[in-house]
Amino acid sequence: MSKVLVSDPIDQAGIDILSQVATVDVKTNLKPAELIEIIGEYDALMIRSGTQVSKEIIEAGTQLKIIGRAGVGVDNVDVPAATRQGIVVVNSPEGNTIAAAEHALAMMLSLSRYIPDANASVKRNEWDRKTFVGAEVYKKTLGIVGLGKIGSHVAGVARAMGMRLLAFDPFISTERAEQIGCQLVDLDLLLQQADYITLHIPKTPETTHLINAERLAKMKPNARIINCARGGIIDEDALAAALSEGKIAGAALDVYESEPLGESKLRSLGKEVILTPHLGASTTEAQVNVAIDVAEQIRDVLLGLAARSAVNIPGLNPDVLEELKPYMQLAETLGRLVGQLAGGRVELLNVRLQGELATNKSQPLVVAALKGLLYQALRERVNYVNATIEAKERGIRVIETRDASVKDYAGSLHLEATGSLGTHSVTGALLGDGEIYLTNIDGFPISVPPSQYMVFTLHRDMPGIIGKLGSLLGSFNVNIASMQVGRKIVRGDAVMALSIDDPLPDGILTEIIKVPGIRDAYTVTL
Ligand SMILES: NC(=O)C1=CN([C@@H]2O[C@H](COP(=O)(O)OP(=O)(O)OC[C@H]3O[C@@H](n4cnc5c(N)ncnc54)[C@H](O)[C@@H]3O)[C@@H](O)[C@H]2O)C=CC1
Ligand SMILES: O=C(O)C(=O)COP(=O)(O)O
Repeated sequence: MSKVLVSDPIDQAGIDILSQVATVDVKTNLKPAELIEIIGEYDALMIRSGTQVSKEIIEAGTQLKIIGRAGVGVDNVDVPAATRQGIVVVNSPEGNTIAAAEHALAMMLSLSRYIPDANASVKRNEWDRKTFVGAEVYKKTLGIVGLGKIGSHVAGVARAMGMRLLAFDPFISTERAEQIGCQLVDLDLLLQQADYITLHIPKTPETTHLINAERLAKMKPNARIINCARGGIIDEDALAAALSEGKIAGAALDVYESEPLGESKLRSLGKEVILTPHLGASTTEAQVNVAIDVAEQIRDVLLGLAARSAVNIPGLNPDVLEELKPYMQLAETLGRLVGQLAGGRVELLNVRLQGELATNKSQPLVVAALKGLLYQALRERVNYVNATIEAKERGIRVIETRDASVKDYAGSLHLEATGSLGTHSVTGALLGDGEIYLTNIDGFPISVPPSQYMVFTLHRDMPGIIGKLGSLLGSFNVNIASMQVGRKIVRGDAVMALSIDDPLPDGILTEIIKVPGIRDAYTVTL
């Protein structure tokens, strides 16, 4: 049975799903060294934002197939390291959208009316109505940085409260922004005009310290900023300085450069600052959603199925895969075959998607072909997650072309590999019953189903060759299961495809090449 480690608190609904297929250990608050020590036993790791999944932890996770983040942000996972190791990383892109958006809105209203400090004062037995005179959000301008799922929900609610909406998001269209009721502007204009600014962007190298001293200086003195996205998007020292110098009117933070928040100047500031301990996703509803969403994906991957929301294999979602499933095996088989025919180091792989495969949705077939090509070198270590990166690191260039006009079969796939030993090509298709057929080898038409052990020869089409090869193999006790010759012209060059029952014993290939008329021979294991 598989083993799953849950290293942050997740809802029981997730544990119940995981328990259907795995032994589940819940061990929270592990130190990095403790996690490194035990991670090698586990097939899957389920986390929230509390666990930093570093390269060292990933490298120690030799059995890991999947890391599931029960939430949105995967900035606490070294995704490139996981990808290189063939580990799929999944998240729950929508499970906590509403929770995070509502937290940001709650922060905005709390900042405007000083609710946290007013509440604390009453609890201290005070009755101070002068200190807590606030501001209305109605008719004020809200600047939303990042108009994705959370930002859009914030926009909808803020619009209903009568706010004017500006948004900065270089990756969405003006039309989309307008649909949500936002005017798309550049960041400078947003900073200059907004009364409230709320951040809803991922933490990336580009967004780290996006809000720095210089940008804080562009904000209005009565402006308030809210960060329920990620710590480090705002430079905390610069923010503390801007607040104490009165350059801006307030800030509400849910997330911090380092969590839990340690020594910080922000703690000593007054009612204009609200700090919550990363509570954006902490609602009962969101925790059930994300736990179920991610646990289901871990379960599926452990059962050998595809994940819905893999962040490191875009395009390989189950719906697309279901449609392509029969062709994925074809692509992988052809990749294995052409890789072995090319031998040596492959430098270029041309993948031509033909007939009905000539659509944009067929991109996973290229990944499957690469997986097949790299099998020779990497064996079980190569999978759909790391095939592309492994190919890139080996300097294999991939050219993908599409030709819808090829109509020999409903869909067919042509691979051509060029390496240090020359260029070879194979074409394959699925027949009506879904069986894989090789339809062309190095330009010669054939029609054979691939088998586990095969021999291919390039020879002169002349009488006697087949007999000689048959008796040579017979003399080494090699049993031929099927044989087919493909040629373009009579008595010209031809290829022969033989299926044999067992692997070709060592040394026989050189004997085959000595048969008069045979120019080259290859043995492959598929
Ligand atoms: N405080 C909490 O507990 C929670 C925090 N989050 C954080 O919120 C972030 C946003 O979540 P979603 O809205 O679900 O993600 P999303 O992917 O739907 O939206 C992110 C938006 O940011 C935009 N963006 C990316 N880089 C940008 C840049 N440099 N400048 C401006 N816009 C940029 C993207 O185009 C996209 O529209 C997450 O990455 C996560 O870090 C999410 C859930 C809970
Ligand atoms: O989903 C996210 O990105 C969050 O920040 C939520 O974090 P959490 O799962 O509550 O530790």
